[in-house]
This record gives sequence, C-alpha cells and structure tokens, in this order.
Amino acid sequence: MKEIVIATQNKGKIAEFKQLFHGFEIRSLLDYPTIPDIVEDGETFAENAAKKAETLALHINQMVIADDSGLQVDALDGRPGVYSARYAGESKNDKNNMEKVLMELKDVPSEDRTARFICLIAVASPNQETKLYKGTCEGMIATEARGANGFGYDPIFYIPELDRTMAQLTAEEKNKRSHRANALKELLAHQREWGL
Ligand SMILES: O=P(O)(O)OP(=O)(O)OP(=O)(O)OC[C@H]1O[C@@H](n2cnc3c(O)ncnc32)[C@H](O)[C@@H]1O
Ligand SMILES: [Mg+2]
Repeated sequence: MKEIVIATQNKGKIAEFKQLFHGFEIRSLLDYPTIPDIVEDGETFAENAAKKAETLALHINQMVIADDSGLQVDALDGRPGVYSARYAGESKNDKNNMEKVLMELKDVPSEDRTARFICLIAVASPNQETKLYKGTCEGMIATEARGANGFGYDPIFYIPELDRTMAQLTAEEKNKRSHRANALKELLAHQREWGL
C-alpha cells in the first residue's frame, strides 16, 4: 500500500486523515518518536504548516504532509487563531480551551457569534518547493458544549444548516464538510504533481 507521512501528533487529525486518504497507509510523528518537537512559532497557519512538513521531510528524506489549523472567532478579532491548540495554556487542554472561548463570548448575542475553522495543508518534499492548500468551514460558537465526536473545539462549533455541533456529526459527516476535508480536496486536485 502507498504510504503518506503526516507531520502531526494529534490523534484526532490522524484518525480523520486515515478516513480521508483511503487506500493509503498513514504514518505520523507518533511513528518517529526520536524526532525533536517542532516549535510552532510562525505567525500564520501557512508558516506553521510549512515548518512542520519541511522539518520532517528533511529528517526522513521523503514527501511529508502537515496540517496547521484552528478556530477563528469574529467577535474575538480572529482569536484563538494560530494559538488554538494552546489557547488556555501550554497543557493543550481541549476542555479548558473551549471554556475560555465560551467565557469570552458570554455577553455576545447569537448573531455575532460567527466563526470558522481554517486548515492549511503543506506538502514538502526534499528539493521541491513546498505547496500550501487551504480549506475553511463556516459556523457559529454555541453557548455550551454539545456532542462527543471529533476533537478540539468541535463541541462548541455549531453548524446552523444541520442544527448540530461538529461534535454531534458522525466522522463521515464531518469529513464531508470540514476545513480539513476542503483543504485536502485542493491537494487531491494536484495529486499527480505529487505522485499520489
Ligand atoms: O501540530 P500538530 O501536531 O498537528 O497538532 P496540534 O493539535 O498542535 O494542531 P495545530 O497546531 O494545528 O493546532 C490546531 C488546534 O486547532 C483546533 N482544531 C483544529 N482542527 C480542528 C477540528 O477539526 N475540530 C476541532 N478543533 C480543531 C484544535 O484545538 C487543535 O489542537
Ligand atoms: Mg501544533
């Protein structure tokens, strides 16, 4: 089976990529435990995605994909943005991150709670220019967490058309409309360039 290496340690992302890239064997940073932590010090999703993909591609000398993603809340001027994973502190705790967003929005009326998930996928290969593919998914921030599927901010990300939060969708439903799925569609439109 063809193999795809994804520079992520996030088990939620790994599970989604396994479903999205069917027919491929998915490897991740969890399979390369000796590679030092990659510091995400970029100011944009694109910079961080490129850094993650390029760093691992150099270490293993083969093509690597990375995903840098996050939640952008309009009433918070785009926060948590690139700081989504660590919004409530270095412990990277999903529940604390969601509580912080809900607290910051406690006086914001429903019509002003618009938000989106953003995903930048970088593809890096030794001696090739890194390419970036973007996907988004529009929604609203709920007033409380609902649902147990997915990961990260999914329980507070409400999708009005479906009247459910992202965490109330099945994996299949999320993978049809998510920011990650949309970015991957862009990548797959170029898959021949990458020999996939
Ligand atoms: O860097 P890697 O190892 O890939 O894993 P990470 O969790 O640190 O990933 P990011 O740096 O891209 O941070 C993204 C954060 O944004 C949130 N996020 C991204 N995609 C999401 C999704 O599909 N649903 C809910 N939250 C998501 C979640 O809190 C992630 O931890
Ligand atoms: Mg990260």
